[in-house]
Amino acid sequence: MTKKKTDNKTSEEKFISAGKVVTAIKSETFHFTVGLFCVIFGVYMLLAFSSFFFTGGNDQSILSHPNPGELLETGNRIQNYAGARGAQLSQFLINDCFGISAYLIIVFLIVTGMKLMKAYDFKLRKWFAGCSLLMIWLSIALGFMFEGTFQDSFLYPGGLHGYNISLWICSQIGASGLLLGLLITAILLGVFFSKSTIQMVRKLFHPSLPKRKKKMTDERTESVQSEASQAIKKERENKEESHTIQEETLPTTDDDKNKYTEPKNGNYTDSKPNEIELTVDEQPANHSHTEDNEEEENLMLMQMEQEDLQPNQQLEEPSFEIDDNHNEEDEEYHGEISQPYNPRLDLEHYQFPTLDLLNSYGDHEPTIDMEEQNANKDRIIKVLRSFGIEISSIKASVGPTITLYEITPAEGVRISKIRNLEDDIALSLSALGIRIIAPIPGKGTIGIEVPNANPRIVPMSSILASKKFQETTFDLPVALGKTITNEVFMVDLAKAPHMLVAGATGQGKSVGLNAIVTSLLYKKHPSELKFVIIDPKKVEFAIYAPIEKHFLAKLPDGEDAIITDVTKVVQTLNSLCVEMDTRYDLLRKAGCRNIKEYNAKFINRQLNPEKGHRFMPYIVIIIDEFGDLIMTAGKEVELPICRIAQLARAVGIHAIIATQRPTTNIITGTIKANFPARVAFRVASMMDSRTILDRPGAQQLIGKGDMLYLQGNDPVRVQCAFVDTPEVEKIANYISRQQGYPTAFMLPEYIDENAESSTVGDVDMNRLDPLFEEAARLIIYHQQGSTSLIQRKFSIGYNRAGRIMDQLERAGIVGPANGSKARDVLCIDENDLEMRMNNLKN
Ligand SMILES: Nc1ncnc2c1ncn2[C@@H]1O[C@H](COP(=O)(O)OP(=O)(O)OP(=O)(O)O)[C@@H](O)[C@H]1O
Repeated sequence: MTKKKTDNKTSEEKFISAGKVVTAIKSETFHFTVGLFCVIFGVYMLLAFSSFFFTGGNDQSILSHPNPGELLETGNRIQNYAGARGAQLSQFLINDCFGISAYLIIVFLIVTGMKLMKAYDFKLRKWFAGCSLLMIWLSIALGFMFEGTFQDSFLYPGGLHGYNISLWICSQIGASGLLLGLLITAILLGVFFSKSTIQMVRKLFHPSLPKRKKKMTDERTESVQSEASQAIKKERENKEESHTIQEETLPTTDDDKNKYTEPKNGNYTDSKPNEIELTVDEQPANHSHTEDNEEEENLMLMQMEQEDLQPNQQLEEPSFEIDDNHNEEDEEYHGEISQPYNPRLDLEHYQFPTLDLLNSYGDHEPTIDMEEQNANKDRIIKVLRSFGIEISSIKASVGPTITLYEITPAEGVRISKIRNLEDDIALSLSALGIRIIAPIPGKGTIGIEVPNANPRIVPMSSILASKKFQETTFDLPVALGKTITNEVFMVDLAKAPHMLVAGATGQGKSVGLNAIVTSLLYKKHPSELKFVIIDPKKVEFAIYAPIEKHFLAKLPDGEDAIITDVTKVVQTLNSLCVEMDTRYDLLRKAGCRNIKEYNAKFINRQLNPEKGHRFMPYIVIIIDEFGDLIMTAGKEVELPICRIAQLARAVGIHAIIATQRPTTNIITGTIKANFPARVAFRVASMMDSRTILDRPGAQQLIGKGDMLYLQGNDPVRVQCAFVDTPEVEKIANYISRQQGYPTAFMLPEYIDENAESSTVGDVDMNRLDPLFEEAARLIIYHQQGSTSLIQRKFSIGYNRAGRIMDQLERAGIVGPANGSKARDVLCIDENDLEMRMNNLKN
């Protein structure tokens, strides 16, 4: 028996260590190192080959008859710049094998290296086939052409391979046969590299053919396009349907959640509940569960990496519709109009963070300590019995930090009796963190949650690698952790739509916020999501500063993208309100109800960017220490927050506010009414718990990421995923090392109406946009005050162009907005502008 166990263990260990090796081989560092080696070796071969042309003659005599051990000596007479080995390599690959075409080996080596280093995305199989075929063809062709010079020179242009093969073919089908063969294979090679070769050959035979063919092809393309667009339409409808179904099945009440967690309904085998029936004397089968998880996580790692290699795969959507109301300026779109707009195009090589940036925190898989479980069971039975409550069965679900004992009372025992004894039972079980749920919603059973003796960390990596996270269709997927039944717990922030996070200091709030940001960073491209981070404590969120040009939004004159100053907070929140209003305006003009519909229309080029339309990224506002802000700025902060919380959902602006002071003067009624999703970490008192969740419970949590998530009726107990600051730093650095936008996402300028009025000429020269003067010249040159003109000519976003136009208005260069028409230009020429600029400067 023991031997069998040991055998099992060793095979399990072997399996795990094999998995680790596989993961290491798949790791990015490994790929990068091998890639770099390939490139460097390619350069070395290039040096050797090139030097071979000048030094090959001399080296050949030494290489063919070296004195014993000569090549190993430091003072050998080899002249090749790449030394004796370089000379040998060149002699072998060029003269003995493929001739000059051996250079293609170097090409393939460098291409492979670039691909492994993820510098370029080449299709290796095609490159391999192309390089090999071309090398063989060239070698034979050169061998045939230079057959006569073979004996007279040290260099065999086609190599021995080319010489011998061409000689053999000639002996079989003659020189003319070989020539024809080379011609045919050249054409086939041409077709392999580019399909247009077929057209060229056809043209050779029949010069008038191409036009007819083109017409036919056009017709076919048209029908294929219409078929494709119909298919896409259909797919979209299907997607919408499945989305609605998903929405319906998304757990909102515990009742729903129970349905959701039923293994027969759940597709997610990695989140199989870890339940044991304690009345039946059975051993837990967690061993295979662990293996399943391991295997699936490895699979997920592989999938993630494959996705990483093709980051823009899902963007290849072909259909578009043309808007009827294009104006004359639309001519500029002809180049790209056949393609849907691709919001990721600016940063098309962006690579999503990889899972190896996160720690795995050792053995985090749930294991069951039967001794502990039986002791708890006995204690529960004893305590309940002492209150005169008999039970018929107990079922335990072992979570990462908590075990839920689901008790079915014996016949005749009333649940209300247990509910009345709740406090006494808790006192008798007297462990910190006991929570009684009587009854478990939708069931006739009672739940007792008891902390595990050995709580396990839920690493963020395990959550992000889970199938549930990987396959999510949520717009803003936030992976919070694992439930008591070991399911990955995720919410869609786009539906939440605003979240309140509270908990006493040191209970896991910051880790929770980092988990939220991290899960979004792993799923969203910089073009699709921007964060506004407000951090009055000044230290917690500084780690996100490096991703400013990828993921952060800030005020036009804001120096730091992480906002720490209270006056800036007020300005930023008001600016977000302006952004929200602008977005609503755009949605109204586009006839869309929400950001999703709007962006879909924009991608299909149904909205004209020249009319101010633009792709809208989601904006997630994170406010840490909300209590401090309310204390210092009060209504000034609360009002814009409430406006955003009431209205911003449809336009893709979502707020997450966190506080360690869950008191009613901070979490006011209005805030509570507008933040339906609440996360409570451990709090000091029942009062605090009531303030956050409208019910007790959070005071009984055990800390360290143990939390209650409430959205709707009943809170769910979740162990928050753990992501440490160094891990977040690694992710931020990984992102920041990649190409970003020129600046952070610029929020609209907010002009405080209570501050000095902004009359004409009232422009702060220190805060002018750097493009102000150039934009002014452009407007004067065209005598057309059009924001889209500025936007187009300087390739800047609508927000910034709009801001420049406001500044131009205040400087008296253009008149006020004129509906959808261009503004009047009040400056006649450059001299006039010069005068105005001088006036402004003085
Ligand atoms: N999900 C978690 N899993 C395991 N340990 C955790 C988790 N969350 C927090 N901890 C532990 O608790 C400590 C404090 O967490 P954290 O810094 O998030 O608390 P906090 O509530 O933000 O505190 P403060 O309000 O003072 O910033 C962490 O350093 C970590 O050791």
